[in-house]
Amino acid sequence: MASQVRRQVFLGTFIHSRSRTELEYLHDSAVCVDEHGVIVKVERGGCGGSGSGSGSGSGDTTSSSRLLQSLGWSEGEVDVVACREGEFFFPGFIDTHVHASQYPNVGIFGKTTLLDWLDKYTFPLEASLSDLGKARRVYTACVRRTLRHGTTTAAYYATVDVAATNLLADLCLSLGQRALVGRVCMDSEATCPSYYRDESAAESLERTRQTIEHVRAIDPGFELVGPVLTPRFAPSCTGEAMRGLAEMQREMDLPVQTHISENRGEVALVERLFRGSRSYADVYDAHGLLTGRTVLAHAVHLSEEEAALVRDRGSKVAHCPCSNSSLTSGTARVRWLWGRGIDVGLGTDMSGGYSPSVLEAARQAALVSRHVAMNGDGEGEAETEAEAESHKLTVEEVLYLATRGGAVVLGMEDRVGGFEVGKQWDAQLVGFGRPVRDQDGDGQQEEDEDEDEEDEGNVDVFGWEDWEERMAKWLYVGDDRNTKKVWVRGRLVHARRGRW
Ligand SMILES: O=c1[nH]c(=O)c2nc[nH]c2[nH]1
Ligand SMILES: [Zn+2]
Repeated sequence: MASQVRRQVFLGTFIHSRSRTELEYLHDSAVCVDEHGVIVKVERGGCGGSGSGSGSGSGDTTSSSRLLQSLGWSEGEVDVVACREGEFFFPGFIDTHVHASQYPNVGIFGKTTLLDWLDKYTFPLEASLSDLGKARRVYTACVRRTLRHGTTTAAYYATVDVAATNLLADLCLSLGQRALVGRVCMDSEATCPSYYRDESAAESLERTRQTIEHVRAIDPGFELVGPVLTPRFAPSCTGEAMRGLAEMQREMDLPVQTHISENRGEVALVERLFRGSRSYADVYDAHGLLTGRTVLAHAVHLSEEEAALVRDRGSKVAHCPCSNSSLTSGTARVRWLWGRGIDVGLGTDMSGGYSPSVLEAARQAALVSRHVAMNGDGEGEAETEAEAESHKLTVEEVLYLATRGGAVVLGMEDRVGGFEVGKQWDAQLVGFGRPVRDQDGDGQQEEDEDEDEEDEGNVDVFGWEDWEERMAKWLYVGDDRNTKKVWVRGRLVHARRGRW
Protein backbone atom coordinates (compact mmCIF):
# COMPACT_ATOMS: atom_id res chain seq x y z
CA MET A 1 0.00 0.00 0.00
CA ALA A 2 2.60 2.55 -1.15
CA SER A 3 1.05 5.93 -0.47
CA GLN A 4 2.31 8.69 -2.72
CA VAL A 5 3.68 12.10 -1.83
CA ARG A 6 5.20 14.75 -4.08
CA ARG A 7 8.88 14.42 -4.84
CA GLN A 8 10.93 16.55 -2.47
CA VAL A 9 14.40 18.04 -2.20
CA PHE A 10 15.62 18.93 1.29
CA LEU A 11 18.45 21.45 1.49
CA GLY A 12 20.72 22.51 4.34
CA THR A 13 22.43 20.78 7.26
CA PHE A 14 21.79 17.09 7.94
CA ILE A 15 23.04 15.45 11.12
CA HIS A 16 22.84 11.73 11.89
CA SER A 17 24.83 9.02 13.63
CA ARG A 18 27.81 7.78 11.66
CA SER A 19 28.44 5.18 14.35
CA ARG A 20 27.56 4.63 17.98
CA THR A 21 30.12 7.22 19.05
CA GLU A 22 30.07 9.74 16.24
CA LEU A 23 27.63 12.14 14.66
CA GLU A 24 28.12 13.05 11.03
CA TYR A 25 27.48 16.65 9.94
CA LEU A 26 26.53 17.26 6.32
CA HIS A 27 26.40 21.00 5.65
CA ASP A 28 25.15 22.71 2.48
CA SER A 29 23.85 19.35 1.40
CA ALA A 30 20.78 17.99 -0.30
CA VAL A 31 18.62 14.90 0.19
CA CYS A 32 16.21 13.96 -2.59
CA VAL A 33 13.12 11.96 -1.67
CA ASP A 34 10.92 10.25 -4.24
CA GLU A 35 7.14 9.94 -4.39
CA HIS A 36 7.26 6.83 -2.14
CA GLY A 37 9.08 8.74 0.58
CA VAL A 38 12.38 6.97 -0.15
CA ILE A 39 15.74 8.77 -0.24
CA VAL A 40 17.11 8.46 -3.77
CA LYS A 41 20.06 10.82 -3.62
CA VAL A 42 22.30 12.40 -0.99
CA GLU A 43 24.47 15.24 -2.30
CA ARG A 44 27.16 16.09 0.23
CA GLY A 45 28.20 19.76 0.32
CA GLY A 46 28.14 22.43 -2.32
CA CYS A 47 24.37 22.84 -2.30
CA GLY A 48 24.25 26.22 -0.53
CA GLY A 49 20.89 25.52 1.09
CA SER A 50 21.32 26.47 4.73
CA GLY A 51 20.56 30.07 5.53
CA SER A 52 19.49 30.97 2.06
CA GLY A 53 15.95 29.78 2.36
CA SER A 54 12.90 30.71 4.36
CA GLY A 55 11.06 27.42 4.17
CA SER A 56 9.37 25.53 1.39
CA GLY A 57 10.04 26.51 -2.14
CA SER A 58 13.38 28.24 -1.71
CA GLY A 59 17.05 27.30 -1.62
CA ASP A 60 19.97 27.67 -3.98
CA THR A 61 18.28 27.47 -7.34
CA THR A 62 21.30 26.55 -9.49
CA SER A 63 22.37 23.63 -7.38
CA SER A 64 18.83 22.34 -6.99
CA SER A 65 18.22 22.55 -10.76
CA ARG A 66 21.41 20.56 -11.31
CA LEU A 67 20.20 17.96 -8.84
CA LEU A 68 16.79 17.74 -10.46
CA GLN A 69 18.39 17.25 -13.84
CA SER A 70 20.56 14.42 -12.54
CA LEU A 71 17.41 12.63 -11.37
CA GLY A 72 15.38 13.42 -14.44
CA TRP A 73 12.90 15.34 -12.28
CA SER A 74 11.29 18.56 -13.45
CA GLU A 75 10.91 21.62 -11.24
CA GLY A 76 7.13 21.66 -11.29
CA GLU A 77 6.82 18.22 -9.74
CA VAL A 78 9.19 18.83 -6.83
CA ASP A 79 8.82 20.62 -3.49
CA VAL A 80 12.02 22.16 -2.16
CA VAL A 81 12.36 22.46 1.62
CA ALA A 82 15.35 24.45 2.87
CA CYS A 83 16.63 24.88 6.43
CA ARG A 84 16.78 28.35 7.87
CA GLU A 85 20.04 29.57 9.40
CA GLY A 86 20.98 27.35 12.36
CA GLU A 87 18.36 24.70 11.64
CA PHE A 88 19.14 21.10 10.77
CA PHE A 89 17.47 17.88 9.71
CA PHE A 90 17.81 14.96 12.11
CA PRO A 91 16.42 11.41 11.80
CA GLY A 92 13.04 10.92 13.44
CA PHE A 93 13.18 9.44 16.92
CA ILE A 94 12.38 5.79 17.56
CA ASP A 95 10.53 4.87 20.74
CA THR A 96 11.17 1.16 21.21
CA HIS A 97 8.85 0.76 24.18
CA VAL A 98 5.70 2.77 24.93
CA HIS A 99 2.23 2.03 26.30
CA ALA A 100 -0.19 4.23 24.33
CA SER A 101 -2.97 3.04 26.65
CA GLN A 102 -1.24 4.53 29.69
CA TYR A 103 -0.83 7.99 28.19
CA PRO A 104 -3.48 9.69 30.41
CA ASN A 105 -1.49 8.60 33.49
CA VAL A 106 1.80 10.33 32.65
CA GLY A 107 3.16 11.84 35.85
CA ILE A 108 0.72 9.90 38.02
CA PHE A 109 2.66 7.27 39.92
CA GLY A 110 3.08 8.60 43.45
CA LYS A 111 5.56 6.53 45.43
CA THR A 112 4.58 3.19 43.91
CA THR A 113 6.93 0.59 42.49
CA LEU A 114 6.17 -1.71 39.58
CA LEU A 115 3.79 -4.30 41.01
CA ASP A 116 1.63 -1.97 43.12
CA TRP A 117 1.76 0.64 40.33
CA LEU A 118 0.25 -1.93 37.94
CA ASP A 119 -2.59 -2.71 40.37
CA LYS A 120 -3.29 0.82 41.50
CA TYR A 121 -2.95 2.93 38.36
CA THR A 122 -2.31 0.89 35.28
CA PHE A 123 -4.72 -2.04 35.04
CA PRO A 124 -7.81 0.08 35.86
CA LEU A 125 -6.92 2.65 33.18
CA GLU A 126 -6.11 0.04 30.54
CA ALA A 127 -9.33 -1.86 31.27
CA SER A 128 -11.35 1.33 30.85
CA LEU A 129 -10.20 1.69 27.24
CA SER A 130 -12.63 -0.99 26.13
CA ASP A 131 -14.82 2.11 25.80
CA LEU A 132 -13.90 2.90 22.21
CA GLY A 133 -14.77 6.59 22.50
CA LYS A 134 -12.30 6.91 25.36
CA ALA A 135 -9.71 4.83 23.50
CA ARG A 136 -10.00 7.10 20.47
CA ARG A 137 -9.40 10.21 22.59
CA VAL A 138 -6.43 8.68 24.39
CA TYR A 139 -4.76 7.15 21.33
CA THR A 140 -5.26 10.21 19.15
CA ALA A 141 -3.72 12.42 21.82
CA CYS A 142 -0.82 10.01 22.32
CA VAL A 143 0.06 9.70 18.64
CA ARG A 144 -0.26 13.46 18.06
CA ARG A 145 1.82 14.28 21.11
CA THR A 146 4.62 11.88 20.28
CA LEU A 147 4.73 13.11 16.66
CA ARG A 148 5.15 16.67 18.02
CA HIS A 149 8.21 15.41 19.87
CA GLY A 150 9.72 13.97 16.72
CA THR A 151 8.83 10.31 17.29
CA THR A 152 8.42 8.89 13.81
CA THR A 153 8.40 5.23 14.91
CA ALA A 154 6.85 3.76 18.05
CA ALA A 155 6.56 0.20 19.37
CA TYR A 156 3.22 0.40 21.14
CA TYR A 157 1.52 -1.71 23.75
CA ALA A 158 -2.25 -1.17 23.55
CA THR A 159 -4.55 -3.20 25.84
CA VAL A 160 -6.15 -6.63 26.04
CA ASP A 161 -9.13 -5.34 24.04
CA VAL A 162 -9.06 -6.22 20.32
CA ALA A 163 -11.26 -3.41 19.01
CA ALA A 164 -9.35 -0.71 20.89
CA THR A 165 -6.01 -2.17 19.80
CA ASN A 166 -7.18 -2.21 16.19
CA LEU A 167 -8.25 1.39 16.57
CA LEU A 168 -4.73 2.34 17.65
CA ALA A 169 -3.38 0.73 14.47
CA ASP A 170 -5.95 2.68 12.39
CA LEU A 171 -4.95 5.95 14.05
CA CYS A 172 -1.22 5.40 13.53
CA LEU A 173 -1.91 4.81 9.86
CA SER A 174 -4.16 7.83 9.40
CA LEU A 175 -2.02 10.21 11.46
CA GLY A 176 1.07 8.91 9.68
CA GLN A 177 3.20 7.45 12.47
CA ARG A 178 5.25 4.33 11.76
CA ALA A 179 4.30 1.83 14.43
CA LEU A 180 4.33 -1.66 15.76
CA VAL A 181 1.05 -2.25 17.57
CA GLY A 182 0.68 -4.99 20.16
CA ARG A 183 -2.45 -6.41 21.72
CA VAL A 184 -1.48 -7.15 25.30
CA CYS A 185 -1.64 -10.85 26.23
CA MET A 186 -2.30 -11.62 29.88
CA ASP A 187 -4.15 -14.80 30.77
CA SER A 188 -2.84 -15.89 34.15
CA GLU A 189 -5.67 -16.26 36.65
CA ALA A 190 -3.15 -16.31 39.46
CA THR A 191 -1.74 -12.86 38.80
CA CYS A 192 -4.06 -10.83 36.52
CA PRO A 193 -7.13 -9.05 37.88
CA SER A 194 -10.41 -10.77 37.01
CA TYR A 195 -11.68 -7.55 35.40
CA TYR A 196 -8.73 -7.33 33.02
CA ARG A 197 -7.44 -10.51 31.42
CA ASP A 198 -7.89 -13.01 28.63
CA GLU A 199 -10.15 -15.85 29.77
CA SER A 200 -7.75 -18.57 28.60
CA ALA A 201 -4.58 -19.16 26.62
CA ALA A 202 -6.70 -20.12 23.62
CA GLU A 203 -8.57 -16.82 23.83
CA SER A 204 -5.31 -14.93 24.21
CA LEU A 205 -4.00 -16.46 20.99
CA GLU A 206 -7.26 -16.06 19.09
CA ARG A 207 -7.54 -12.36 20.03
CA THR A 208 -3.95 -11.83 19.01
CA ARG A 209 -4.69 -13.36 15.60
CA GLN A 210 -7.65 -11.01 15.22
CA THR A 211 -5.42 -7.98 15.65
CA ILE A 212 -2.79 -9.35 13.29
CA GLU A 213 -5.47 -9.88 10.64
CA HIS A 214 -6.81 -6.39 11.16
CA VAL A 215 -3.39 -4.82 10.71
CA ARG A 216 -2.83 -6.97 7.63
CA ALA A 217 -6.11 -5.71 6.21
CA ILE A 218 -5.28 -2.01 6.67
CA ASP A 219 -1.58 -2.23 5.73
CA PRO A 220 -1.02 -5.51 3.87
CA GLY A 221 2.77 -5.23 3.58
CA PHE A 222 3.13 -3.85 7.15
CA GLU A 223 4.83 -0.91 5.47
CA LEU A 224 3.87 1.71 8.01
CA VAL A 225 2.02 -0.22 10.70
CA GLY A 226 2.76 -3.79 11.74
CA PRO A 227 1.67 -6.16 14.50
CA VAL A 228 3.90 -7.20 17.38
CA LEU A 229 3.29 -10.18 19.64
CA THR A 230 2.97 -8.85 23.17
CA PRO A 231 3.03 -11.21 26.15
CA ARG A 232 2.85 -8.51 28.85
CA PHE A 233 5.52 -10.14 31.04
CA ALA A 234 6.12 -13.65 32.29
CA PRO A 235 4.13 -13.23 35.53
CA SER A 236 0.93 -12.34 33.65
CA CYS A 237 1.08 -15.21 31.13
CA THR A 238 0.55 -18.95 31.30
CA GLY A 239 3.14 -21.23 29.76
CA GLU A 240 0.53 -22.31 27.23
CA ALA A 241 -0.02 -18.73 26.04
CA MET A 242 3.72 -18.04 25.81
CA ARG A 243 4.32 -21.25 23.84
CA GLY A 244 1.44 -20.43 21.52
CA LEU A 245 2.80 -16.95 20.87
CA ALA A 246 6.22 -18.41 20.15
CA GLU A 247 4.65 -20.74 17.60
CA MET A 248 2.90 -17.78 15.98
CA GLN A 249 6.20 -15.93 15.92
CA ARG A 250 7.86 -18.75 14.01
CA GLU A 251 4.89 -19.20 11.70
CA MET A 252 4.65 -15.52 10.70
CA ASP A 253 8.12 -14.23 11.55
CA LEU A 254 6.68 -11.45 13.69
CA PRO A 255 8.41 -9.24 16.25
CA VAL A 256 7.82 -9.86 19.97
CA GLN A 257 7.88 -7.39 22.85
CA THR A 258 7.78 -7.96 26.57
CA HIS A 259 9.31 -6.83 29.86
CA ILE A 260 12.22 -8.40 31.71
CA SER A 261 13.97 -7.92 35.01
CA GLU A 262 12.70 -4.44 35.73
CA ASN A 263 12.37 -4.59 39.51
CA ARG A 264 13.66 -6.94 42.20
CA GLY A 265 10.18 -7.81 43.48
CA GLU A 266 9.18 -8.81 39.97
CA VAL A 267 12.30 -10.97 39.57
CA ALA A 268 11.46 -12.73 42.86
CA LEU A 269 7.87 -13.24 41.67
CA VAL A 270 9.11 -14.90 38.47
CA GLU A 271 11.31 -17.19 40.56
CA ARG A 272 8.28 -18.24 42.62
CA LEU A 273 5.97 -18.67 39.62
CA PHE A 274 8.40 -20.58 37.41
CA ARG A 275 10.17 -22.87 39.84
CA GLY A 276 12.86 -24.88 38.14
CA SER A 277 13.78 -22.13 35.69
CA ARG A 278 17.36 -20.95 35.83
CA SER A 279 16.44 -17.29 35.48
CA TYR A 280 13.90 -14.76 34.17
CA ALA A 281 15.54 -14.84 30.72
CA ASP A 282 15.46 -18.63 30.84
CA VAL A 283 11.66 -18.54 31.34
CA TYR A 284 11.25 -16.72 28.02
CA ASP A 285 13.82 -18.93 26.34
CA ALA A 286 12.19 -22.13 27.56
CA HIS A 287 8.91 -20.94 26.03
CA GLY A 288 10.51 -20.00 22.70
CA LEU A 289 10.14 -16.26 23.12
CA LEU A 290 13.78 -15.21 23.11
CA THR A 291 14.22 -14.65 19.39
CA GLY A 292 16.24 -12.37 17.15
CA ARG A 293 13.09 -10.26 16.81
CA THR A 294 12.37 -9.94 20.55
CA VAL A 295 12.49 -6.56 22.30
CA LEU A 296 12.98 -6.85 26.05
CA ALA A 297 12.11 -3.73 28.01
CA HIS A 298 14.25 -2.72 31.00
CA ALA A 299 16.77 -5.55 31.64
CA VAL A 300 17.88 -3.66 34.74
CA HIS A 301 18.84 -6.62 36.90
CA LEU A 302 20.08 -9.15 34.34
CA SER A 303 22.82 -11.53 35.47
CA GLU A 304 25.92 -12.32 33.41
CA GLU A 305 24.41 -15.67 32.50
CA GLU A 306 21.17 -14.04 31.32
CA ALA A 307 23.04 -11.43 29.28
CA ALA A 308 24.95 -14.22 27.52
CA LEU A 309 21.66 -15.99 26.74
CA VAL A 310 20.00 -12.81 25.44
CA ARG A 311 23.06 -12.13 23.28
CA ASP A 312 23.14 -15.70 21.94
CA ARG A 313 19.48 -15.48 20.93
CA GLY A 314 19.99 -12.06 19.31
CA SER A 315 17.23 -10.46 21.42
CA LYS A 316 17.40 -6.70 21.96
CA VAL A 317 16.86 -4.34 24.89
CA ALA A 318 14.66 -1.24 25.20
CA HIS A 319 16.29 0.96 27.83
CA CYS A 320 13.69 3.05 29.68
CA PRO A 321 15.62 5.33 32.04
CA CYS A 322 12.79 7.70 32.90
CA SER A 323 10.54 4.83 33.93
CA ASN A 324 13.30 3.10 35.89
CA SER A 325 13.88 6.24 37.95
CA SER A 326 10.19 7.11 38.41
CA LEU A 327 9.26 3.64 39.67
CA THR A 328 12.60 3.28 41.50
CA SER A 329 13.30 0.09 39.57
CA GLY A 330 17.05 0.56 39.31
CA THR A 331 19.78 1.81 37.00
CA ALA A 332 20.13 -0.14 33.76
CA ARG A 333 23.68 -0.47 32.51
CA VAL A 334 23.84 0.40 28.82
CA ARG A 335 27.64 0.16 28.53
CA TRP A 336 27.50 -3.21 30.29
CA LEU A 337 24.83 -4.47 27.85
CA TRP A 338 26.79 -3.18 24.86
CA GLY A 339 29.92 -4.81 26.25
CA ARG A 340 28.08 -8.14 26.22
CA GLY A 341 27.06 -7.76 22.58
CA ILE A 342 23.43 -6.73 23.13
CA ASP A 343 21.80 -4.04 20.96
CA VAL A 344 19.99 -1.30 22.87
CA GLY A 345 17.40 1.33 21.99
CA LEU A 346 15.38 3.81 24.03
CA GLY A 347 11.85 3.65 25.36
CA THR A 348 9.78 6.36 26.98
CA ASP A 349 7.75 3.58 28.63
CA MET A 350 4.84 5.92 29.27
CA SER A 351 3.43 5.93 31.84
CA GLY A 352 6.06 4.21 33.95
CA GLY A 353 8.04 7.03 32.37
CA TYR A 354 6.38 10.43 32.59
CA SER A 355 7.53 11.95 29.34
CA PRO A 356 6.35 11.36 25.77
CA SER A 357 9.70 12.59 24.46
CA VAL A 358 12.50 10.36 23.22
CA LEU A 359 14.80 13.39 23.53
CA GLU A 360 13.96 13.33 27.26
CA ALA A 361 14.63 9.57 27.32
CA ALA A 362 18.03 10.23 25.74
CA ARG A 363 18.77 12.91 28.35
CA GLN A 364 17.71 10.54 31.14
CA ALA A 365 19.88 7.80 29.65
CA ALA A 366 22.84 10.15 29.90
CA LEU A 367 21.98 10.96 33.52
CA VAL A 368 21.32 7.36 34.58
CA SER A 369 24.66 6.36 33.07
CA ARG A 370 26.24 8.90 35.43
CA HIS A 371 24.51 7.21 38.36
CA VAL A 372 25.97 3.91 37.18
CA ALA A 373 29.34 5.67 37.09
CA MET A 374 28.84 6.82 40.71
CA ASN A 375 27.41 3.59 42.09
CA GLY A 376 28.98 0.84 39.99
CA ASP A 377 27.62 -1.64 37.50
CA GLY A 378 26.38 -4.25 39.92
CA GLU A 379 29.83 -5.55 40.75
CA GLY A 380 30.42 -2.85 43.32
CA GLU A 381 31.65 0.69 42.94
CA ALA A 382 34.16 1.36 40.21
CA GLU A 383 37.72 0.87 41.43
CA THR A 384 39.27 3.61 39.37
CA GLU A 385 38.11 6.96 38.09
CA ALA A 386 38.64 5.74 34.54
CA GLU A 387 36.40 2.74 35.16
CA ALA A 388 33.66 5.00 36.57
CA GLU A 389 34.04 7.42 33.66
CA SER A 390 33.66 4.57 31.19
CA HIS A 391 30.00 4.09 32.16
CA LYS A 392 29.05 7.64 31.16
CA LEU A 393 27.20 7.91 27.88
CA THR A 394 28.04 10.81 25.60
CA VAL A 395 25.68 13.09 23.68
CA GLU A 396 26.55 11.18 20.53
CA GLU A 397 25.85 7.81 22.14
CA VAL A 398 22.42 8.69 23.50
CA LEU A 399 21.39 10.30 20.20
CA TYR A 400 22.48 7.05 18.53
CA LEU A 401 20.23 5.13 20.95
CA ALA A 402 17.35 7.46 20.01
CA THR A 403 17.71 6.84 16.27
CA ARG A 404 19.87 4.15 14.67
CA GLY A 405 20.06 2.11 17.86
CA GLY A 406 16.26 2.03 18.05
CA ALA A 407 16.04 1.06 14.39
CA VAL A 408 18.29 -1.96 15.02
CA VAL A 409 16.23 -2.97 18.06
CA LEU A 410 13.01 -2.94 16.01
CA GLY A 411 14.63 -4.64 13.00
CA MET A 412 14.10 -1.55 10.87
CA GLU A 413 17.70 -0.53 10.29
CA ASP A 414 17.34 -0.96 6.53
CA ARG A 415 14.42 1.47 6.47
CA VAL A 416 15.00 4.21 9.04
CA GLY A 417 17.46 5.75 11.47
CA GLY A 418 19.74 7.76 9.16
CA PHE A 419 20.06 9.60 5.89
CA GLU A 420 21.24 7.09 3.29
CA VAL A 421 19.97 6.26 -0.18
CA GLY A 422 17.31 3.58 0.10
CA LYS A 423 16.14 4.62 3.56
CA GLN A 424 12.81 6.31 4.06
CA TRP A 425 12.51 10.00 4.83
CA ASP A 426 11.57 9.78 8.52
CA ALA A 427 12.99 13.05 9.77
CA GLN A 428 12.58 16.12 11.90
CA LEU A 429 13.59 19.70 11.28
CA VAL A 430 15.20 21.13 14.42
CA GLY A 431 15.85 24.79 15.20
CA PHE A 432 16.52 27.10 18.12
CA GLY A 433 15.20 30.46 17.00
CA ARG A 434 17.32 33.52 16.45
CA PRO A 435 20.61 33.88 18.35
CA VAL A 436 20.48 36.03 21.49
CA ARG A 437 21.18 39.57 20.25
CA ASP A 438 23.22 42.47 21.56
CA GLN A 439 23.36 44.65 18.49
CA ASP A 440 24.35 47.89 20.24
CA GLY A 441 27.13 46.14 22.14
CA ASP A 442 26.02 47.35 25.60
CA GLY A 443 26.14 43.86 27.08
CA GLN A 444 22.34 43.78 27.34
CA GLN A 445 20.15 41.42 25.38
CA GLU A 446 17.88 43.34 23.01
CA GLU A 447 14.16 43.25 23.82
CA ASP A 448 12.12 41.14 21.45
CA GLU A 449 10.58 43.52 18.96
CA ASP A 450 7.75 41.12 18.39
CA GLU A 451 6.09 39.85 21.55
CA ASP A 452 3.82 37.60 19.51
CA GLU A 453 6.73 35.76 17.94
CA GLU A 454 6.55 31.98 18.11
CA ASP A 455 7.86 30.49 21.37
CA GLU A 456 11.23 29.09 20.35
CA GLY A 457 11.86 27.10 23.54
CA ASN A 458 14.57 26.96 26.20
CA VAL A 459 17.68 26.70 24.07
CA ASP A 460 19.41 30.08 23.90
CA VAL A 461 22.05 30.09 21.21
CA PHE A 462 24.56 32.94 21.32
CA GLY A 463 26.17 32.30 17.97
CA TRP A 464 29.62 31.23 19.15
CA GLU A 465 28.71 27.59 19.81
CA ASP A 466 30.10 25.01 17.41
CA TRP A 467 27.84 22.24 16.12
CA GLU A 468 28.88 19.73 18.81
CA GLU A 469 27.94 22.28 21.49
CA ARG A 470 24.60 22.98 19.82
CA MET A 471 23.79 19.27 19.83
CA ALA A 472 24.64 19.08 23.53
CA LYS A 473 22.37 22.06 24.23
CA TRP A 474 19.56 20.46 22.24
CA LEU A 475 19.93 17.19 24.15
CA TYR A 476 20.02 18.71 27.61
CA VAL A 477 17.78 21.77 27.23
CA GLY A 478 15.65 21.17 24.14
CA ASP A 479 12.04 20.07 23.82
CA ASP A 480 9.22 19.86 21.29
CA ARG A 481 9.40 23.60 20.63
CA ASN A 482 12.66 22.89 18.80
CA THR A 483 11.04 20.27 16.57
CA LYS A 484 9.67 22.47 13.81
CA LYS A 485 8.50 19.85 11.34
CA VAL A 486 8.26 16.07 11.24
CA TRP A 487 8.01 13.72 8.25
CA VAL A 488 7.32 10.00 8.05
CA ARG A 489 7.95 8.22 4.77
CA GLY A 490 8.08 11.64 3.10
CA ARG A 491 4.71 12.76 4.46
CA LEU A 492 4.64 15.90 6.60
CA VAL A 493 2.94 14.70 9.79
CA HIS A 494 3.59 17.61 12.13
CA ALA A 495 4.52 21.27 11.82
CA ARG A 496 4.67 23.89 14.53
CA ARG A 497 2.36 26.84 14.23
CA GLY A 498 3.37 29.02 11.30
CA ARG A 499 5.54 26.32 9.68
CA TRP A 500 3.04 24.54 7.42
O1 LIG B 1 7.09 -0.61 32.80
C1 LIG B 1 6.21 -1.47 32.78
N1 LIG B 1 4.97 -1.16 32.34
C2 LIG B 1 3.98 -2.05 32.28
O2 LIG B 1 2.87 -1.73 31.86
C3 LIG B 1 4.29 -3.37 32.70
N2 LIG B 1 3.59 -4.50 32.76
C4 LIG B 1 4.41 -5.44 33.22
N3 LIG B 1 5.63 -4.94 33.48
C5 LIG B 1 5.58 -3.65 33.17
N4 LIG B 1 6.51 -2.71 33.21
ZN1 LIG C 1 6.53 -1.02 29.76
